[in-house]
This record gives sequence, structure tokens and C-alpha cells, in this order.
Amino acid sequence: MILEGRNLTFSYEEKEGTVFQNVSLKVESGERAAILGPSGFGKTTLCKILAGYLKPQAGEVLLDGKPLPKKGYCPVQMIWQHPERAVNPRLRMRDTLADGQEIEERIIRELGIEQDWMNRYPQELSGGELQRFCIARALGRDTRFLIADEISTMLDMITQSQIWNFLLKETKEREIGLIVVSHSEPLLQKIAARSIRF
Ligand SMILES: Nc1ncnc2c1ncn2[C@@H]1O[C@H](COP(=O)(O)OP(=O)(O)OP(=O)(O)O)[C@@H](O)[C@H]1O
Repeated sequence: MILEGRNLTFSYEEKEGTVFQNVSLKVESGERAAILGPSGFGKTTLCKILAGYLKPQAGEVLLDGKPLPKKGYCPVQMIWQHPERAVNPRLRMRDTLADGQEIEERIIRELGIEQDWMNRYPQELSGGELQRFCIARALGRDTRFLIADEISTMLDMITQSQIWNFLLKETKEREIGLIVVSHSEPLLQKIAARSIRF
């Protein structure tokens, strides 16, 4: 599969001027791509457009030549920088996980999610524990592309390493395309991705 952003132009209503104009990129499933660029240049905005959370003023996002599905599970899933903002605080983790497609037990185990965390609310977990849930949730059966926007910046080295080892293995085995935004050079070297500069 190919995920393509074609001639994307975007501006926020609340902000004067465009964030970017005429940006194009193409990523294949099974490929790893890193989006690089200075702070504030619109990397997160681009990720949100590619995952269907924001609509560009011009240009289009195509998955194998077709627009992203308007209903149902989106094959392009995003993992966010702040997991606590990406979950409903009123839902127990078990229900948060049940939100999208069914998640294989294997994924939950490999991510080191403990059974007793399932009954807790997000505010009863650490950032790293919560991020593991957000990663699991993004890995439904029909995921073809995963967009990881600064997902490990706030985590300790051991957690970072566990999460990335898992993600690299999982995306390779399932031929999921991985798009990574990070300012961390060591991480980008480990991922050894093609760079898309902003
Ligand atoms: N909801 C919003 N409303 C108005 N302006 C916004 C909004 N979200 C982001 N912006 C602005 O759009 C620009 C691009 O933001 P974005 O978060 O996409 O950049 P980034 O490259 O991901 O930055 P960083 O590396 O610091 O995370 C910034 O100037 C930001 O202030």
C-alpha cells in the first residue's frame, strides 16, 4: 500500500498565514520514514492531516490512490506525544482498548501491559504505562500505517527502548509503514528511516 500526501496546504483559522504550502510525500507500507524539521514548522499538523484528523485547505491524502475512509476503522493510525490527552479520562483502560478494533492478546503481552492495569483509569497509570495502551490501541488488524509523533520523548531510556524494539518488530512483521517524528538523533539512527525534511 502507498500513503500519499499530494500538494498539501494548511492553515489554522486562529493563526495568520499558512503553516505549509504544497507539501507532497509518499510512504509505502513496510517502509520507515522520518519527518524532520525545526520546531513549529508543522510536523504534527502534517501527521494529523495524514491520519485524517485535519482537512487540508488544498491537496489530498490518498491511500492506494483513494481518499481515507470516512467511516469505520482508519488504516492510518496515530500515536500521540501526550498519551494522557489521547484517551478519555472517564474510561477504564479496558474500555479504552475496546474503542477501536479488537487488539490481539499477544500485542498486549509484548507491550508489557499488566492485567491489573486494565481496570484502572488513565490518571492511575504512569506516562509510559499509558503510552503502551495507546500503542496497542493503534495496532488493530487493519492498520497499514502508523504515525508516531514524538511518542517517547518523555519516557526513560528503558521504556523507550522496549517500546521501539516492539514497534520495529511489529511493523516489520506486519509490513506496516511507519512515519516517525522525532528530534532525537540516536532514535532516528536506530530506526534508520528515510528522511523527509521539512
Ligand atoms: N490548533 C492550532 N491553532 C492555531 N495554531 C496552531 C494550532 N496547532 C498548531 N498551531 C501552530 O501551527 C504551527 C505548526 O505547529 P506544529 O505543532 O504542527 O509544529 P511542529 O513542527 O510539530 O512543532 P514541534 O516540533 O515543536 O512539535 C505552529 O506555529 C503552531 O503554533
